[in-house]
Amino acid sequence: MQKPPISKYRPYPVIDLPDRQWPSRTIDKAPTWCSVDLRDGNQALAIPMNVEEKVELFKVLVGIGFKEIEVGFPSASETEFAFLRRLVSDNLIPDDVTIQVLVQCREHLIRRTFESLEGVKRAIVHIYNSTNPLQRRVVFGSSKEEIRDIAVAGAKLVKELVPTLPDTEIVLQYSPESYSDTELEFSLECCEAVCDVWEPTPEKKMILNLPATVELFTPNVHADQIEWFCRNISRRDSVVISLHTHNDRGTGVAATELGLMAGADRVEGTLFGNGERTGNLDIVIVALNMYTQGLDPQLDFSNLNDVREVYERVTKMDVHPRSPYGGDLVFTAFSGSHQDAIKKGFAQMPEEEGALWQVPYMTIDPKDLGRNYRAIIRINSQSGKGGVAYIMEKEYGFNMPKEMHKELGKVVNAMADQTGDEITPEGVYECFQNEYIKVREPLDVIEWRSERLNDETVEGWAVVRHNGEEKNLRGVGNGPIAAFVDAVAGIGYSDFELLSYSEHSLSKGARSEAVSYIELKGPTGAKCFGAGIDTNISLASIRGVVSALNRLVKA
Ligand SMILES: CC(=O)SCCNC(=O)CCNC(=O)[C@H](O)C(C)(C)COP(=O)(O)OP(=O)(O)OC[C@H]1O[C@@H](n2cnc3c(N)ncnc32)[C@H](O)[C@@H]1OP(=O)(O)O
Ligand SMILES: CC(C)C(=O)C(=O)O
Repeated sequence: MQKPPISKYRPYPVIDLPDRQWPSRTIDKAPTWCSVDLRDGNQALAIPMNVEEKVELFKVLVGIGFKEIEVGFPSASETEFAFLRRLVSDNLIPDDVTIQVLVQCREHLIRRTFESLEGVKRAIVHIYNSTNPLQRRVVFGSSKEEIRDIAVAGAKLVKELVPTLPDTEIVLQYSPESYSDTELEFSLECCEAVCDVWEPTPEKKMILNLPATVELFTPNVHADQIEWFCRNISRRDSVVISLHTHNDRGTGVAATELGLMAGADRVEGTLFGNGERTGNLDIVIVALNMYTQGLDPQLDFSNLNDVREVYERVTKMDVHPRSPYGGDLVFTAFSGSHQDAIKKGFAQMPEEEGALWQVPYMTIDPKDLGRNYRAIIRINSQSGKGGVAYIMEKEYGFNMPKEMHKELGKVVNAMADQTGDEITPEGVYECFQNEYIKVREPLDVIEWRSERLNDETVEGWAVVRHNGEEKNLRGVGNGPIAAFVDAVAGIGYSDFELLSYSEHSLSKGARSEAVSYIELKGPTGAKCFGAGIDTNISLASIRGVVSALNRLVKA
């Protein structure tokens, strides 16, 4: 990098709009969305989609609810042309969906584009030319007037060709490409000139698309540019103002949102932000951002995983694990305090459908996107007891007493620390099994039988293995646990106190089993839990006592 003074780059000029209105506006309705996945997204792929892949993605876009879909650049290649013909021949364009085609302002390309539209009911013909000073100089070697005339010639030719498709309603869209980098007055001049040719009316509008072809500055400048244009275009009621942002500075979403506040009506973008360089605007994000504000985005992402599966397969692009809403890790907490808060948030969410979503760290209910809760909490050495308890509960159905969370949390944390790895839910369960269930030394219970003698007394008989030796024991108490405690006193386990006991059935798993949790206090004052599982509830509690005794001995 150049050391200061930096001469290689310069700041972009700010816009003089002291009475700008957009900062105090909010977004209160969904814009008209236009997917450009099949065009801008496609043109940025190393291996562009073939016809079958485009058909598959087109159907997904229709399913999401896009009413405007840029299907390609039909004059660019046989594949692009064939795809549009396929949409027509297989009658794949629903009546309420308008397809859009892009073309440069060049005669042979515009004519070819019209050929591709035969049989389409309604189409947006999108013409563009670069208008910014750099491209005027290095690409076109043309004056402003000559650049404006390219656009005018393109618009005239489109108008002239409209009668060749009498059954097709044609809407004109014009993009002063690189609007973001063009003098505002000059972009306006080109757009006004195209409007003069097309003569839009409030009943028959045309679309003026103002692309941030390359994102060059902060989103507020983009908003200023859009507000300035909306205020200055002469036929505001006859034109739809459209945004088309890219993401070179990583703020395409913000630029679009501020652009909507600045008065735009329409948004072009792609799923997961696929597109040239750093990508186009990610429509999933903007739409779901609206949804999280209680606004109907008019796009349905209730099966985001399915959308993503098709997207990744046909584009051969990956959705980044941290991509908002769609990424693998966006609903996952590894760290203890996040897990604790999420677990508590879930526990306190009212059950009724439509209850206000209030789970800490989660802006949206993953279920609204068809995503499950499985990966919300994942365990590594940054995790805490709450996360471990959550896994035990959600994955395996164990509602451990709160005081026990600490114990198991410590064991799992030590394992994660030692391995340096993530501990899968299976790993957490294995820890639980090893720590509580498979502890059969020095004491193990082989058989247990009890009988209630009267209201106050239960008698119990146990066959136990103690330090490898089998023993028959007998005890009495006011319940089975007390009888067992009395029985094991005979082999030296007398100096402990039963602090708590709880049990529940295990709904998950093939057999219907019960689990008991027993907390004991040993002679040194040390406390520890035990857990027992059995199909017989009474035996489950005895196993819980044995588990706690063995752990107390070990401690
Ligand atoms: C910002 C965007 O995303 S714009 C969309 C970009 N998408 C694509 O380019 C994908 C599809 N494009 C293609 O397949 C090809 O580029 C085609 C078929 C459109 C044109 O192919 P070719 O004519 O062989 O080549 P190429 O694109 O290099 O043409 C460049 C010429 O077009 C001119 N040109 C470029 N854009 C435009 C435009 N919008 N309007 C008029 N002329 C243009 C250039 O000035 C250049 O002119 P020159 O030959 O006099 O120097
Ligand atoms: C053709 C235009 C709209 C474009 O893709 C861009 O400027 O990025």
